[in-house]
Amino acid sequence: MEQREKDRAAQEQPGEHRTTITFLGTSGAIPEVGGESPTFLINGRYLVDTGWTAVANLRNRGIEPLELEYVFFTHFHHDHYMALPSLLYYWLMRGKPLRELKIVGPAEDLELIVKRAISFLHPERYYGKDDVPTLIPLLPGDGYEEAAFRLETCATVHPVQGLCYRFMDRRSGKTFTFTGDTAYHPPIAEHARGSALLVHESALGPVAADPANNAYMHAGAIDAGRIAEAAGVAKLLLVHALSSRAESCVAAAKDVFRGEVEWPADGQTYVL
Ligand SMILES: Nc1ccn([C@@H]2O[C@H](COP(=O)(O)O)[C@@H](O)[C@H]2O)c(=O)n1
Repeated sequence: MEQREKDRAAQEQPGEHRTTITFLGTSGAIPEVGGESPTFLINGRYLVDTGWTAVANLRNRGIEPLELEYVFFTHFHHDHYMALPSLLYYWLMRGKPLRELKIVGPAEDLELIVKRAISFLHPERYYGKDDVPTLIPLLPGDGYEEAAFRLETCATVHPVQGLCYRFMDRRSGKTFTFTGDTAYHPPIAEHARGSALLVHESALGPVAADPANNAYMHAGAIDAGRIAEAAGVAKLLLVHALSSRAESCVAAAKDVFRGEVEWPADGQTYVL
């Protein structure tokens, strides 16, 4: 069954909508061969970061990129947004108005990055200049809501402005939280409290970060486990390193977190 059909099947059980999270990648900043930096799809409609190759990743899994309603950016480091121009290109080539794509992201960089992505596509020559995505810039602490979901954000700790999102699915009543890139930051535990699941980066591997030696401001799996334990979530999903580190990261997080810990496989879908 293609991914889109699986998502629909999960979401269309009689009388109940199920929240789905499908992972497209979990690699580090330079993806391993065949891999992708951390990106995932919520409910088959909301893409979290684009990675390098979102269009191909979605289509390879039978998911139509024209059906995206939102892209939520955690922050604007290249490994998290490089595929934005190709996603916009795909929409333009297929004749879908860009204004129908809503892009949520950190206020500090959102407009600049989207403008540059459009400028890279040379709209003066190929497309109408006025067709641009609908931007929803958020500052840490801001919220956003629409009929299907509610978002609450808090700050991450990284060299650029980043958002940790708490996503509440109004149709299922389920809540989960995802960090993007961040150093160990205890307020994230407060933000995630009561979530069914936490997605947390562990780019530094199966360790706790040394704050005096963490210039790129990332977390280790022990940091992620401590956040999950303090938040009291049921499950922790670790991302953002080579898959060869997955097993040791999961084991390290389990030493400090009593809930379930997994490293998602590319293409894996979690149903809340
Ligand atoms: N020499 C560098 C180092 C980093 N960057 C930017 O950071 C991103 C990777 O950092 P992570 O936080 O994901 O580890 C990379 O994609 C660049 O955006 C850089 O440009 N040059």
